[in-house]
Amino acid sequence: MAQAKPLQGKTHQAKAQFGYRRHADQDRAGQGPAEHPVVVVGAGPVGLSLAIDLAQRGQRVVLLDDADRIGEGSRAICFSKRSLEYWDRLGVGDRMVAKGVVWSVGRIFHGDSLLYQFNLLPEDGHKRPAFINLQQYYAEAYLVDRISDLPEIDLRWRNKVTALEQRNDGVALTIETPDGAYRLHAQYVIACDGARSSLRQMVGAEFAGQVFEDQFLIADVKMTAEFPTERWFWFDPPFHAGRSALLHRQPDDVWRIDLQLNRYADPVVEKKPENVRSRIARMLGHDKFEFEWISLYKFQCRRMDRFIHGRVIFAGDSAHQVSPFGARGANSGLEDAENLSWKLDRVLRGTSPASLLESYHAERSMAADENIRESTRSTDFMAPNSHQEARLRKAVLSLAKETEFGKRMVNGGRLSVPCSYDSPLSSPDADVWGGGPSPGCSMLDAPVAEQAYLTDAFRKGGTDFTLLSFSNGAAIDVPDGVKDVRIGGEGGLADPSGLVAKRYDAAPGAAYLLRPDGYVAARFRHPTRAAIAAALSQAQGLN
Ligand SMILES: O=C(O)CCc1cccc(O)c1
Repeated sequence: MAQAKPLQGKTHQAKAQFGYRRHADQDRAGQGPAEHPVVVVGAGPVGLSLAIDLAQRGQRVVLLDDADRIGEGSRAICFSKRSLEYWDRLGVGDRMVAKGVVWSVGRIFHGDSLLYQFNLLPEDGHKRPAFINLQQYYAEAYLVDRISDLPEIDLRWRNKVTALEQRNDGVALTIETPDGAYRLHAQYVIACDGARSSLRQMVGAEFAGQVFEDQFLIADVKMTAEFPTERWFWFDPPFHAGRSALLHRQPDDVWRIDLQLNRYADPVVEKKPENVRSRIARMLGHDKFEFEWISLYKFQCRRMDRFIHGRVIFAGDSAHQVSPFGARGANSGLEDAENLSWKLDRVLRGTSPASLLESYHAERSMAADENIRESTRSTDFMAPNSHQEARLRKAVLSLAKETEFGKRMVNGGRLSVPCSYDSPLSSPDADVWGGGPSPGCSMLDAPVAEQAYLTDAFRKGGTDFTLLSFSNGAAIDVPDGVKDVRIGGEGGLADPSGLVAKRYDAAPGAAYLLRPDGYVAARFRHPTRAAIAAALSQAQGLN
């Protein structure tokens, strides 16, 4: 594994650099290209996480990146509870949370007054917080470190895919390196190569959606400040009249500031540090800060029509893009990775048919549509497209001063939560439930002991299909290969606060069948072996 060399942290500079290494696959004269089960293209948070997940499932992965560094400017900063739970399963959650700043409260201001505040996780009894803020370069560095524990992953820097050719049984790739080009074959290629994905172009895929004309200035500034660790969002603040602004704290006294600019602003002028400085000084009331990163964006909300093109599968920004408001970009990419990994593992092992991968497209394109819908609504509310939309917004902001329903209509970004799937892998409820996660929803966390949580029990020994059961004293016949997590009864886990039963609306005897990505496949008030087996085969794509 190449050792990371830390670089100086200046504006627009990378945080760690890795060495290019020649690989034996480049020296196969006369033998034909090397064959690999999976090639992941792109060592950003999504590609790195997917590679780790596949490796933990025992798959060999080649991970290619055209750069030799991470952290070319910070991008994603807000990582959701669901992403942290995923990173727990990949063995990096503690490190992310230890470095990140934890938050759950947001405040929305109009002018100079507070309109309302919200708490994204008001209840106790969860291992992970609603969100942490962490610079993307830290997240990537911790994932790269984790990869050094996993010999299954062969991470190759400065390996740029320049051509691909679909075959019946896989994909042939041409890869450019500092030593020249070489070829390799993969059964599956996973494109995690970001919004400007060159693999997307190589498969000739459409990428349709909406481009927003307003521009946003994004800056990471280093300063000591007393703002609380909360998300602050302003409509029409005194320091930036007629536009919106967003403030987030990050580790190391770095603050992310997003300022909406008008659509006619000249990007070259706006990006000049002296101009950014005066805007931010107006916001903060002082100019005692240093820049770590400055960028100017126009946002797009769009997705590929299909996430699967032959043997090339797209995940993260290569497949779908949203505006940053709502923190749905990186978090949904990580959900893509978790959704795809267990399915691809089963297909490669031959324990599920290749058609199981279709459910990746079905589920994750549904999630992309939801994210695009939410993100478009937020962006339209922040930057109205017409005189009528602007009048509506003015009326809503005025109503919000006085009424609860007005507050609910204000849209300063709805933050990422896991999508619920209307999925071919789910078995519909046959019993009556008054609550709890229904089939197609993500599992919920709850304490099972002092400092131990259901999500810990779920991941212990590797994430696989799991039967979460609530003991009534009778033994449940758990199918082969399904992990058993039992609440109550002899040898079972405790439910000290009663929150497991409450959150799952479970009486003794009930059971939930969880997929390896922590989604509910089916649930039963009175499980039978036959019903569990049928739901399991449905969820494994065997029906
Ligand atoms: O708080 C939000 O809605 C998202 C914050 C965010 C995420 C990624 C980039 C960025 O500039 C802001």
